[in-house]
Amino acid sequence: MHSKEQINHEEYQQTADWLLSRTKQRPLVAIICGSGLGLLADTLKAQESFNYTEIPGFPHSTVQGHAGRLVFGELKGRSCVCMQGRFHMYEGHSLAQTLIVTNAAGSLADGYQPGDIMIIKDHVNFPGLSGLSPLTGPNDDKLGPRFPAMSSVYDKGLRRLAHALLDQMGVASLVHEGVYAMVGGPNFETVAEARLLHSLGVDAVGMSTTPEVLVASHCGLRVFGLSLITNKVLKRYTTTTIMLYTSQEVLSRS
Ligand SMILES: O=P(O)(O)O[C@H]1O[C@H](CO)[C@@H](O)[C@H]1O
Ligand SMILES: Nc1nc2[nH]cnc2c(=O)[nH]1
Repeated sequence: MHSKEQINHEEYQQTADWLLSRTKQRPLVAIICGSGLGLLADTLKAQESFNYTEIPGFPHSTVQGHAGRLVFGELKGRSCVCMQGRFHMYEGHSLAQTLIVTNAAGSLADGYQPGDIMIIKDHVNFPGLSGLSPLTGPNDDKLGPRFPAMSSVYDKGLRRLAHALLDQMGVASLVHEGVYAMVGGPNFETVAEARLLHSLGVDAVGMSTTPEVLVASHCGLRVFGLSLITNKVLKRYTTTTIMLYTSQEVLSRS
């Protein structure tokens, strides 16, 4: 597994050169597919794919439901690259102008139901608040500033466009816009943690996304994010019914 704390500019370049020499595709959009959501990549036209294990300097996927492939291809006539498998902090760890990130998440907001979609408006990066940030370490000024602003990370225009498109598709009643929080995982939340997150204004919680978003935002990419609500996080102690959601359930719902 690739778990170096700091990857330098030359190493990024080596990975980029390897990919550039193996595909003629030059995507303007990158999509990170969350748990069980990698099927999107299979729908790309004119596919060219590379296993993470064959790409020099690239981390490897270790989680069930993450195939570990970088898939280039066309989506509705647009050249894209999909990551079929992302990297989580709990695993030990752009060519594009826009980063689209998706995840499976549990809901805290009262009106959300499993199967709903949350357009991410903002995030709480709990690992970052406790000093675990992908931007830690010497800053490479070629990529972005030492102290990047984070007050408008999720592009407003793309959020508006998503609402309009989802409206046109007739699914507006399933769509919310809210705040995603990343926790370290891999355990799901206790009831007390769920209540705390809810009281802090968090609408959905997961164990990913914010590190990629921070890196993308740091280097000036436009960011758009969607959470698929796979379960409600329990906010009440219950003795009558034991309600459990498992990672398997999250995968099958996503
Ligand atoms: O964030 P993604 O990878 O979509 O997956 C979510 O689902 C997994 C838990 O079932 C965790 O990895 C959580 O982060
Ligand atoms: N932390 C966390 N991650 C999830 N990913 C999918 N559902 C959940 C959840 O309820 N909690």
